Amino acid sequence: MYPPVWAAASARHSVPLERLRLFRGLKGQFLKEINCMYAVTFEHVNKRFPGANYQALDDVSIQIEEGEFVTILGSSGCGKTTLIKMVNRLLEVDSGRITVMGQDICGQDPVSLRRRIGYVIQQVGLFPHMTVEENIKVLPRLLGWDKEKADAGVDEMLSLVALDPKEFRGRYPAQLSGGQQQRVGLARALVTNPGLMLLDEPFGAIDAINRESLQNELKRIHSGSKATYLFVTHDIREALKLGSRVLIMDQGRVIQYDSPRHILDHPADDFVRSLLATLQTGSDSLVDGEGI
Ligand SMILES: Nc1ncnc2c1ncn2[C@@H]1O[C@H](COP(=O)(O)OP(=O)(O)OP(=O)(O)O)[C@@H](O)[C@H]1O
Repeated sequence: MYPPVWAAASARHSVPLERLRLFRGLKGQFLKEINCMYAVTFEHVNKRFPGANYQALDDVSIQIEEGEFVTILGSSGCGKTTLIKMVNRLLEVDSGRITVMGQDICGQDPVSLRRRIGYVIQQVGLFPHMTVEENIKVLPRLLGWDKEKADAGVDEMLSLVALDPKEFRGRYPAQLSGGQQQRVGLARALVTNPGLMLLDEPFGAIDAINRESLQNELKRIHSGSKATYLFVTHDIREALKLGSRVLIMDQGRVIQYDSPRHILDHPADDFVRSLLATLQTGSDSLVDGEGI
């Protein structure tokens, strides 16, 4: 039995309390729906390039939750680049639908869509006649940032990618190593703090030592943000090490989309098993955050 004063209070508030519970239930449901919002979805997406007798993408349907680091893995020509170039509309779907943050991208202006999505490629694509600072400021300028904010952004991003701003701000791309150029490419893509980053084999041309340190930097940067990353790679060790989820493709189709641990423990088919067979040893340490 409640003490009399509590019982009286409970009786007095019985109707409002019920309403409160109902409101809390609805609020919980609402929050759950917001939390489950997908950063990117593909719904039955198809793509065949003109003249080709095969599908570059064949009925691709996946849902990518906000904050995931998705690594996209598969043999050469399986459609990895095509898949991510469709997200920022560098390529258009033949049929199907892609949404970014809940919005169908086909109704959106491609230029403003691209300005909201970070894009990093293997060739880096820094402007050779611009300094590091000017390269990083390209998008902030287009977005109309004032000088103070853009200067602060340059310094913050260079520090984030482990380059000393004082030393590197004024250098030209030709005065940087391949690894340093890739770091500047990352800084340039990250400066506007995009909620979605597309990275197409960004470390493909970098030697093993620099590659490992860049992987570690990127993992750290991602874990300090709420952004969603889609990262294309040929390298299964890189895919398992970086991905919170790994998307495995073959001949334009999605074969498996799962956590690295689940892929290691439950490969979907012989193709995935054959990819895993290329790993020598130590695959467990990859997915437990112990590095390669
Ligand atoms: N612009 C294009 N015109 C015609 N065919 C294309 C074009 N772009 C890609 N393809 C073809 O579509 C298929 C998928 O290409 P995609 O670049 O997406 O593969 P990928 O998995 O990224 O390959 P890689 O790992 O070698 O970069 C390939 O067979 C490729 O030859």
